Amino acid sequence: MTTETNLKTDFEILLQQKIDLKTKPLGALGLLEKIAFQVGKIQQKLTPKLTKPTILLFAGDHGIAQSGVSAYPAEVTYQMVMNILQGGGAVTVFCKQNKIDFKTIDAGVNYTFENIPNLIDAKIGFGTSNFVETSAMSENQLQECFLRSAEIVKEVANSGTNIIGFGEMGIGNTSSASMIMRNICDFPVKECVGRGTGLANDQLKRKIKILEQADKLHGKINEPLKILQTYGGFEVAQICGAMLEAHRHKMIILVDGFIATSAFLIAQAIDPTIKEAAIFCHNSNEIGHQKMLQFLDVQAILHLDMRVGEGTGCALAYPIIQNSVAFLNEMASFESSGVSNK
Ligand SMILES: O=C(O)c1ccc[n+]([C@@H]2O[C@H](COP(=O)([O-])O)[C@@H](O)[C@H]2O)c1
Ligand SMILES: Cc1cc2nc[nH]c2cc1C
Repeated sequence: MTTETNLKTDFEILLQQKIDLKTKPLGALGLLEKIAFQVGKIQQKLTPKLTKPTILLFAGDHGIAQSGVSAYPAEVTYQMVMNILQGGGAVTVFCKQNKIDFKTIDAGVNYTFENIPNLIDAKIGFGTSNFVETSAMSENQLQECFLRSAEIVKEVANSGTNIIGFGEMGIGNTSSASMIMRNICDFPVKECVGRGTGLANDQLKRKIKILEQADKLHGKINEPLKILQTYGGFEVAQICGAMLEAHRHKMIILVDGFIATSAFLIAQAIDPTIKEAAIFCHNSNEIGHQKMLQFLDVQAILHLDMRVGEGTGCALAYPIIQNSVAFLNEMASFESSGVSNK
């Protein structure tokens, strides 16, 4: 949710009136009112509808994982992809609970998946290069990331989805996200780095040192696409391209945790209007996430101390968004109910 106030159009004045005249003290549904307003505004409808909610999970491996920046080994990426495909991941359980369509995409996992019908193949490579030595990917690979994920989102849009969330799986990807944050927000590296999958204090110190080394090698980068190319990963780049494509289809965009928000940081640097379409689903326990949200001047729906990614925040926040739309569409007004409005 954005906290900015802009001049309202005639439609927006009507929409706000509809919210204000529901049978409740003025403003008493809090953030739900902001969500209802945002959804109505995106759809330009006083009676908006959410159709075929979908979460896309993009998976990829990271060269930087070889520098020992994660608490888990890189094989966990492909192992978790297999687990998620079998319905055993946190996000798959939450999607099932909340009746959300779910798809998994191989953006660049370091594994050859064979005969797996449910996995969408958008593989750019077997993991990115290690960004402490070189750029995570080439310019061509970055372009390919955008093309492949845009294609997937186009298909989802054509199938009738108007609300879409993006999750990720990739051992080492909090390092990518931290470096994206460092370059977009211009914070010192150490303020952008956290424990990821659960590093101990000494391991965290080491991770900060390694990322400071990468920062020295590449220097401060101002161009958003160059930041993405330098630090990756393939799944982060595909999410960024997917968000931009979803915005072109006027979808509601659900933003998940630290890594998904780093993809959003690049997307909004490319097209600032995307912020109007974005709902920030939760505030992750990863230390930099709160700062990212503050930088964007947005309010997250849930604060559950989660740090598992996968799009779990999107899946859990979706019912709140459904309820926001439901109150807008179904609650009585003071006039229709005969309740006195002051
Ligand atoms: O979404 C988040 O805020 C989040 C925060 C910390 C970790 N993760 C997940 O953990 C993995 C990355 O952590 P790491 O330590 O390997 O960089 C990756 O698979 C993410 O989905 C996710
Ligand atoms: C087990 C495990 C599950 C995950 N899901 C997303 N990131 C993850 C990282 C690990 C280590």
